[in-house]
Amino acid sequence: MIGGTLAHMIGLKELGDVVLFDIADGIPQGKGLDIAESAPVDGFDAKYVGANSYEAIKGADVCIVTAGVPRKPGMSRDDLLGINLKVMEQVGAGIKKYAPDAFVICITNPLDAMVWALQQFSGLPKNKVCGMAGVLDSARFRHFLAEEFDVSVEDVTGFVLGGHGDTMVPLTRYSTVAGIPLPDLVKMGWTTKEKLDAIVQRTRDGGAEIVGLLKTGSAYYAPASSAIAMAESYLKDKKRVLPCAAHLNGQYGVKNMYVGVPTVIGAGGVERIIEIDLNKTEQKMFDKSVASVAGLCEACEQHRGQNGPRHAAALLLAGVWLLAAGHAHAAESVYTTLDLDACAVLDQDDESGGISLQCDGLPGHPVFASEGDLRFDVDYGVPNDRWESFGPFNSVGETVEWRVADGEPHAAILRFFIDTGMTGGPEDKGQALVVSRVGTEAVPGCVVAVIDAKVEQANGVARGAAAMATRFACGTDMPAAIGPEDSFARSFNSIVPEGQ
Ligand SMILES: NC(=O)C1=CN([C@@H]2O[C@H](COP(=O)(O)OP(=O)(O)OC[C@H]3O[C@@H](n4cnc5c(N)ncnc54)[C@H](O)[C@@H]3O)[C@@H](O)[C@H]2O)C=CC1
Ligand SMILES: CC(=O)C(=O)O
Repeated sequence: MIGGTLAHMIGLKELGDVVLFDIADGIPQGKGLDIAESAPVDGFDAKYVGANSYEAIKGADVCIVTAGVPRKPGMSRDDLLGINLKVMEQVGAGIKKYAPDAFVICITNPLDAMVWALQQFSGLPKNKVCGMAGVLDSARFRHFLAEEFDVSVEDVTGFVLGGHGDTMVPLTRYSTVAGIPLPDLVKMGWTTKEKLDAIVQRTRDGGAEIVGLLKTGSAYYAPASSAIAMAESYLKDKKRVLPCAAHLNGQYGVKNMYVGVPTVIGAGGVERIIEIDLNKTEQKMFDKSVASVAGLCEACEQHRGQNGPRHAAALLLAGVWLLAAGHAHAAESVYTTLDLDACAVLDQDDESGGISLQCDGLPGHPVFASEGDLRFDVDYGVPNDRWESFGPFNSVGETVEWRVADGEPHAAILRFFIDTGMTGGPEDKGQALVVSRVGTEAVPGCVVAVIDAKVEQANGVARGAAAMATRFACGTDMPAAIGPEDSFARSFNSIVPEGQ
């Protein structure tokens, strides 16, 4: 869908000749011929070639990658990631062989992970490979704002950071109408904070809204216009300031990942990454989004591990990590069993039934589990003074996943089972992955994030959050709750009980 729209727009804008490549025989040829036949009417000159062989893209200046599969009924997003990862492998190899000097714009979803994989597979310079999402997400934000204010879209700017997904970060402070920031417009009575919040959420859900309406596919006009703006800035060396999924190498505290940030696109590709100041709330939203992208990259690693040789997985993920406490380490998982019956009892209150246990974990890093009022609080390494658990009754799983870098565990992930309803039946059980920073005597740990197990790629998202653990200031930062608005993940409490 989107590939045909892109090819048509390139002609209308006379940006160059077009090769449409697809594995499906006849589709690129048919689309190309159809568009070429529109040229006399619209008055543009461009050559169109439809091809099923990568050789046809030889010497291309720009490659816009839309190859892949959109989600179909019965297919999970995980399936989509696995399938499209293989597609990126083929496309990356084709570009590497025939168009190694091209500027590559990836559109295929899940975007932030696919652009990263495409760069890995193609081996092209990181500033010559980027992903289209921010221009689209900002355009949606601008459209909704222009409607709210009843002004021209031309006078509205929108600023959206982060991954292309539910956790994207539309920044109201940096979005304006003719230079007037949105918070000022609230003060001026143009809108209300509640309405702005609703627009921010609608922007986050923008892709899903279109899928819900179309039912048979995803958006293509606005995504195509967005990718064309990026291609045009490159081809004409316009040096436009455009948000895109760009390779970060320390900027925004993120290393070796593709995340949506403002960039300058010119003849050199992504020539600059613009770093803006984020306040605490914005930084937290951005960190959460980065964790979600890291989770998707982790999921890619799992797929590569399952479907390809192990050393390929290592190569693929070799560079994905976050800058944690000034050190960049690739982490791996080590699993231990949590057997509550085998733990040593540290304290027991017969009246309330409360109990504190010390259980086996990794050498030198025990697990501390406390149960009170049918709710669990689990600490790692050393016990901390916080009570951290869900509002409803809950229990814990039997496997602790430790995230370990350079032999030292920095985070642990444990599945919780939560009573979400009143019947007490299995339908009332919710599951969440609770990610904790492993404590030391010097720096006690705490819960960093709570991920509703229903969240797409929940295990990967948890590992992404774990990668952030050492940047999490226990006692100051509050754990991120990742899940739907009505998720029990939001009932998680992290408090210091009175008297401590
Ligand atoms: N980043 C963004 O904002 C957006 C991303 N997308 C994503 O773009 C992708 C394409 O979307 P649509 O065009 O609507 O899907 P589509 O199904 O209409 O087109 C995808 C095309 O890819 C081809 N294809 C599949 N495997 C291939 C391979 N190995 N090599 C070459 N071609 C291959 C298919 O034959 C098909 O023609 C999807 O992953 C979608 O989620 C779409 C819109 C916006
Ligand atoms: C498909 C997609 O990613 C979007 O419309 O945002």
